[in-house]
This record gives sequence, structure tokens and C-alpha cells, in this order.
Amino acid sequence: MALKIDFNNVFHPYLQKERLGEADIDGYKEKFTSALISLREKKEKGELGFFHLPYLPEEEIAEIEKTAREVREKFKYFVVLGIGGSALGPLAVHTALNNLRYNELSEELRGGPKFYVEDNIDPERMASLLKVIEPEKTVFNVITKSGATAETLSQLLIVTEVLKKKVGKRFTEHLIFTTDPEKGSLRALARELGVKTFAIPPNVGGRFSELTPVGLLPAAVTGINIRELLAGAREMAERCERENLWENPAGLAAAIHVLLLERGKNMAVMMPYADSLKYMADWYAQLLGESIGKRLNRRGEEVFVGQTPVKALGVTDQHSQVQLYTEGPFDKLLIFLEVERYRNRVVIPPDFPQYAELKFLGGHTLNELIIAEKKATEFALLKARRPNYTVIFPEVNPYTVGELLYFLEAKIAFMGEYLDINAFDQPGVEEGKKATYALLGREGFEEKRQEVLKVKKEPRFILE
Ligand SMILES: O=P(O)(O)OC[C@H]1O[C@H](O)[C@H](O)[C@@H](O)[C@@H]1O
Repeated sequence: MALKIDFNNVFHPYLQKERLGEADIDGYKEKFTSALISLREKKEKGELGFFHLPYLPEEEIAEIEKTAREVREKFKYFVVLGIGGSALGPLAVHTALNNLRYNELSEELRGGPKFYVEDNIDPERMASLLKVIEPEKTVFNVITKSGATAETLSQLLIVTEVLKKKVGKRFTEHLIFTTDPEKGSLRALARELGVKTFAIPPNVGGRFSELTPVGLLPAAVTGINIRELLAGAREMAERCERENLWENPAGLAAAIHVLLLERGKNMAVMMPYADSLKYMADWYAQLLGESIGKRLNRRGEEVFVGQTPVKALGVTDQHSQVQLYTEGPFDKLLIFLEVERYRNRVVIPPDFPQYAELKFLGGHTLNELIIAEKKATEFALLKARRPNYTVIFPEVNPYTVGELLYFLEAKIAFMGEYLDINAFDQPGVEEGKKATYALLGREGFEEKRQEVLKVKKEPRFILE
């Protein structure tokens, strides 16, 4: 059931001067080997906890499954309150495995709660969520690694008030906190209130945390086989330990990304040819953007490096983005997610043979059409000299989703090594956070408030 990764269209002669040569990769072998050694050393020192996640201890898996059973028996709704790495993984995995576009629920889910991921603090969306669920039949899984994220804590305050009105002192039974094992307001609050909690290992970054309880609890609650998710990740972990660059999916993909980045491909488009994989592109956007978009390298030199993630969907964005991809600037690498066997088969019935545009479609299936369109788009891009590679899913299931998650995380780790940057922090988000606290009048941020308010908007440039 292993994922295949087709890198052919990065080396293909059709690419002409845009192509990479085998010599380019051979020339990367030394860098790859030192990156592999460096990553192994970091793992042994207890850093980069995500590398260990596929080997989660049995008692931790059992605890997650036990809580999931209790939630499925007692509650009708399960709502994740979180943002960024604390929400995108649960959303992406749920969409891939349970919740196809029209809320079609998979067999396993039918008996389980309705699932929502609330990863924004849009007042309209929050208000409508509280209308569609029945709070007294809901568990809110509050997920925040830092335990300090303003958006998530605001959501907690809102749902706590609603729950207190509905169920009084028993409101704590409707909360599960997933957060740091020791630090942060949420951990302290959990101790004070006696709320059920799960821990996010301190050495696992938020955008790398899908295979911790951040993703595994929501997945188990919605009926996903988390042991299969972890098994797929384990298979990919073993493949990404290979010491031959040409056989190491993460090492090779990372080398391709960095070599092409150095040749001006400063954008990476992820284009899944499956609605179920749509939000994998959102999860990957944070993983690539936040890990690789950095001002400084590890020597403290200003490099302003990064590869801009673009989220697309096949076939839909053939009708909105592909014009840019085939004829626009030579600044993109495309990553397709392809599915060999979809979980449904839809026939296109033949009719109206007098019209050629209808006649040729009849008798085919949508399955044949979407795969033909992916191969056609791939061909058109290749002919237009646009490098692209494809991750091929034999089918979308927990095992292959686990493989994909691990492959992309490990690829980012290799990219960080190749680029000599810290792929695991996000210093660039702090300024915005401080300005938010200042504008909301948080104590200790008066000076920042003055600084922000001093940035006056010139009326000449504001069109009324
Ligand atoms: O999980 P939390 O601590 O609430 O963080 C949620 C998100 O916000 C932070 O600002 C970071 O940019 C992200 O890397 C993180 O995933």
C-alpha cells in the first residue's frame, strides 16, 4: 500500500534548461549524507520529536482510543478549538478520511459525533457554530501547544460561558485540553478545573504535531484507525532513513526543492487531484511556509529564504490557475497528489450522441476523467517546461495518509538542513502577536500600543 513518488518530470528532457540532471542529484549526495547524520544526532539528543511519533507507545495509543470511545458514546458533537498546527492537521486528516465535500460520512463515522474544526475567530462563523451544535451534547477539544494563543483562549472563554449556562458545574466534562505537559495557561487551568488533558511533547513543533494527540484524538473520535495512520508513518520513516539519496523520498524531494529554489522556483504549488486531499494543501502550506520562510540562517546571516506555498485543487484549478502555471513566470515547482483508486465510482452515462462534446464523454467514468485530466495537465506543464512531481496514492486511507504526513515533515527537515536554517521555529509571528495584545490594551504592552498607533495612515491614500 506504499505511496509512490514520481519525480520523472523534474529530470525530463522536455524541461530543456529548466530540468535537473542526475549529476545535480549526484552532486548533492555529500550534503544529503551530512544532513542525514545531523538529523540522526538531533534525534538522539531528543530534539525533533516528530521523528519518533510513528513509534508512539502502546499505552498512549490505548489512552487516546479509550477517550475516543467515551466521547463517541456520550456526545453528539466534537469541536476542535485551535489554530495553525493545532487545527490544520485534524482538518486535513478528517477531510481525507471521513468528511468528503458534501459531508458524506464514512461508515465508521456514522455512529460517531459530528466533527467541526473552528480555526478562526470570525464572529459570524463562531456565532453560527454555536447555533448548529447543541453545547450540552458537545465536547470542545481545546488544542494549543503554547497554551497562550489568544484566538484559542478567546474561543475557550466563549464556550465555557455557554456550557456553564447549559450544564452548570459539569461544564468541565465537556472540555478536553491538548497542550504542553507542564507549561502554559491551559495546563494550569486544567489542573485547577480538573479537565481531561493530553500532552503535546515539548520537542514536537505545532506544525509537526498531527501524529500526537493533536491529530490522533480527533481522528480516533471520528472513527479513523489511528494505528493505521501510525503504521503508514512508520513505513515512510523507514524509507526516509535510507542512506542512498536516490532511494530516500524525503532527502531526494528536499534536494529537488532546494536545487530548484536556487534556480528561481520560489513557489511550490500543491495540487491534490482529490477533494478529500484538499486540506492537505492547507496543512502543507503552514509546514513549508513557516518552516522555510526565514530571515536568518543558522550562522545568523540574513538570507530571507523561503518557498511560497500555493494551495490548488485538481481538476478545479485547471480552470483558474493553470494558465498562470503554463505561461507565467518560471518561478514554480508543482507537486501533484494523485489517487489511483477512488472510494467511489461514478459512471458518465452516454446520451445525446448527436453532440460531439457530449458523445465522447458517455460511457466513461468520472474516475477515468479526473485521472486523464491530471495526466493531461502534467503533460501540458511538462511541455511548457514547468518542473513537477507526483505523490501517488494507491488509495486514500489511514495508512497512505500517515505516509504522506511523515514524508512531507521529513522533507521539510531535510530542506532545513540543506538550507542551513532552523526549520522548527517561527520568530516572524511574534511582532504581530505583540501588536494584537497592545491594541487590545493588554497590560505591559502600552509602549507597543503607542508604536502601533503612531503608524498613521495618510488620508491621501485612503479612498472613501
Ligand atoms: O498550538 P498553539 O501554541 O496555539 O499555536 C498555534 C499556531 O500559532 C503560532 O503563532 C505559530 O505560528 C504556529 O506555528 C502555531 O501552530
